[in-house]
Amino acid sequence: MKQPGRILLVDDEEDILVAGKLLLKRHFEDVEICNRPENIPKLLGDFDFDAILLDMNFGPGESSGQQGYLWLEKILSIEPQAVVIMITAHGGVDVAVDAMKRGATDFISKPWQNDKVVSTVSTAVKLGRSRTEASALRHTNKCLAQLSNQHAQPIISQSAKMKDVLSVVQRSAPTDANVLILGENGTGKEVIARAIHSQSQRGEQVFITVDLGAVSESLFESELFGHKKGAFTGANEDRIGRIQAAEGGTLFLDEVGNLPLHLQAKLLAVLAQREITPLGANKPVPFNVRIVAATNTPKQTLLDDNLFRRDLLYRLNTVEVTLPPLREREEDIAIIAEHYLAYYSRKYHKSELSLDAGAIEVMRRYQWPGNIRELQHVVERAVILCQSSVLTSADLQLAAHDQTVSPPAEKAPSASVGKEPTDDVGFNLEDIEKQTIARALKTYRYNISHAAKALGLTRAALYRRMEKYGF
Ligand SMILES: Nc1ncnc2c1ncn2[C@@H]1O[C@H](COP(=O)(O)OP(=O)(O)OP(=O)(O)O)[C@@H](O)[C@H]1O
Repeated sequence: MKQPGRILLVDDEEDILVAGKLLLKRHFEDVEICNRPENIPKLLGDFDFDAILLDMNFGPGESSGQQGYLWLEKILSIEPQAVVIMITAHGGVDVAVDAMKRGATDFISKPWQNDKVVSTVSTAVKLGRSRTEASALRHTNKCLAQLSNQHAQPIISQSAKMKDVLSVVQRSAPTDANVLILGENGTGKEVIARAIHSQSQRGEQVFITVDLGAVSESLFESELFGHKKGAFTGANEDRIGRIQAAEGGTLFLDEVGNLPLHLQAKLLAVLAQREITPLGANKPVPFNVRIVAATNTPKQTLLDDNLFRRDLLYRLNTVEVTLPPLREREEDIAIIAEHYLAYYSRKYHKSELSLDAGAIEVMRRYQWPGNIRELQHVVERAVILCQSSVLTSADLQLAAHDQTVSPPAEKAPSASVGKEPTDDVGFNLEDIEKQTIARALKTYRYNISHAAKALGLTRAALYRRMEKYGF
């Protein structure tokens, strides 16, 4: 059976070209020949060759190999990944070695032995194809990096507290230090993590997120470290983990505070050794990734040895950033609201909208348990439903919400949760679902992990429903 591969044979002797083509055609899918090296650039433009066989001497009496060097250089300048095998005159080993120093992959000497030619070209074709694959992979990675970096979102703020945060971000971003971002749900931890990445020297590389609150225990290792085909039932092919996928870039470990203790130990070992062993593999693979982690778990809880490993905390928090809740940065509320007002007016094709003084005042007084995410959704809902171009406090529908300040609950407050969902909404399943989600969010003070758990959903599934119902 013929081996896949396209080969170019360049020689000025017709006999060599004919014999070479006949021989190679029996073993490889596609063979082009060329008797004038001046045609090489055009051929390289027209075809992708897996291997090129290039004579060292062109013209009668030539034996210095100089022309071979020149054409080798030309080929590599056009196609730096090209795999070139030099064809030397009998005994011209010194010349061949010199050519290899200049970038040739191998050589065969004339008169050649058929077996030797076929095996040399076969090896060269494999090398050529793996170089092509590697460069395609590099290209894909670059595209992925560009895509993952497109998510950069604006950080709207004017409060003194956020100024301090942004100053720490600016100073720590260019270093490779691990950063731990603390803050309630919706305060902008992921936005800050992306800002650290984009301001770092890895900014052009990938930013990979792993939501440790959503990864099941059984999938933790496979998700982070990857696996080999057959490592467990259902592992039908090799798969790289998120750590390897983030190679050269930043890995964002979201909701790290939700990780059970035994998985914290595994994560710590990997971060300390800076190498992973995919499931089913027997060799560790080193990695070069910057770690940024985030959690809504209060610092106090992270310092409880029964809940979080102190050694892991110290590995993650070389630099620590705490995002203040929105209620503590009152100066930011109006400008963030204006930002989303403009954004959603464009999105929903509404004419220019504005907020009246009453609406701004109500927003200032509201406690925003869901922080910026909640503000964003409140503005989106108001834009969709408003009937005039000036939005009032009524359009925000905040009056029905709890206005009292209280710190975010770690656990659900017991009994006093409110009415049964069906009391107000009849039997419409969607309405019941919406109201139940609203109750869960309120009960757990917009702690998405706890609300999702109480609802029996993953965080991702809850986020999807929040989008759907405009929370
Ligand atoms: N400073 C800001 N200006 C404008 N929008 C912001 C700002 N900070 C965050 N946001 C927006 O608020 C929403 C929530 O932000 P983000 O997802 O970063 O929060 P988080 O703290 O990571 O949330 P969670 O803990 O639930 O994962 C996003 O839509 C984000 O774009």
